[in-house]
Amino acid sequence: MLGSLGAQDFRFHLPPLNETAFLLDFDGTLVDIAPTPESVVVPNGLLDSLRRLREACGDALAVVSGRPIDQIDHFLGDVPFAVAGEHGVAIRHRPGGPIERAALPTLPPEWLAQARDLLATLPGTRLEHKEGGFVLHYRAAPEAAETLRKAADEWVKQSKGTFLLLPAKMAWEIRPAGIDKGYAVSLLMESPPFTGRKPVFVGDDVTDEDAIAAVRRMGGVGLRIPSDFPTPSIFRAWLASLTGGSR
Ligand SMILES: O=P(O)(O)OC[C@H]1O[C@H](O[C@H]2O[C@H](CO)[C@@H](O)[C@H](O)[C@H]2O)[C@H](O)[C@@H](O)[C@@H]1O
Repeated sequence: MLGSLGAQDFRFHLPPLNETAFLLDFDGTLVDIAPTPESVVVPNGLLDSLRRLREACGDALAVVSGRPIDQIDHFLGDVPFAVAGEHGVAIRHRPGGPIERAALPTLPPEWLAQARDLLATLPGTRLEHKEGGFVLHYRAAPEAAETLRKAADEWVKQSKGTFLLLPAKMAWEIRPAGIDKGYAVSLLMESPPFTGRKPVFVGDDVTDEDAIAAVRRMGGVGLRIPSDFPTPSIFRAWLASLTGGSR
């Protein structure tokens, strides 16, 4: 619920919905952060409000996530028109369409082996292997953060700029350089139904800043939780209010 805040408090000078493209982050934005990646809950009403939004904006609704596309499909089904996964490593421009994959540098297999060995000594940490890199999660073991950061920093330094280390929420992510959410948003905006519309991106994390910068360069609106919306719940209520719905 918006609580004491009304939808009018969050107008952000958006153009009419039929001239707007919405590009939305998933974790910490559309859904609340949860203890583990698989335990996130899609709140009641979210899918309906996204469906209404997609209809109102002529299908120009994309989810741009750090997760692989199949995970977004698992949580949101066919509700978004387009999905960018792994920060743009994989992009599906339309429902049922092919997944376009960026050319990736080879992830040194010894990094993964060393990461597995290290995490085995740090109870509560976990490894998430992605197509282009991997994530070291420490939400259940915050005391391991610095040990993991140092190890990841060493691996990334060896790659001489081919891979980057990014701080995520209670996690460190190793990703190929040059592929980020800004790249994903720019590619999505090149195809119908996104082209020619004003992009609105909303995210909550350091990795969303590339997308926020990209949409602003395109004359669009980049918004962030918590500076623009205090919580994902308030963001969802605002989203629902755009099409006159309530949660
Ligand atoms: O780009 P996003 O859609 O925001 O995805 C970012 C990362 O989200 C997931 O990890 C984060 O959310 C988990 C569930 O709330 C949480 O348990 C974890 O601590 C967070 O780091 C996902 O696992 C990553 O692959 C995404 O990159």
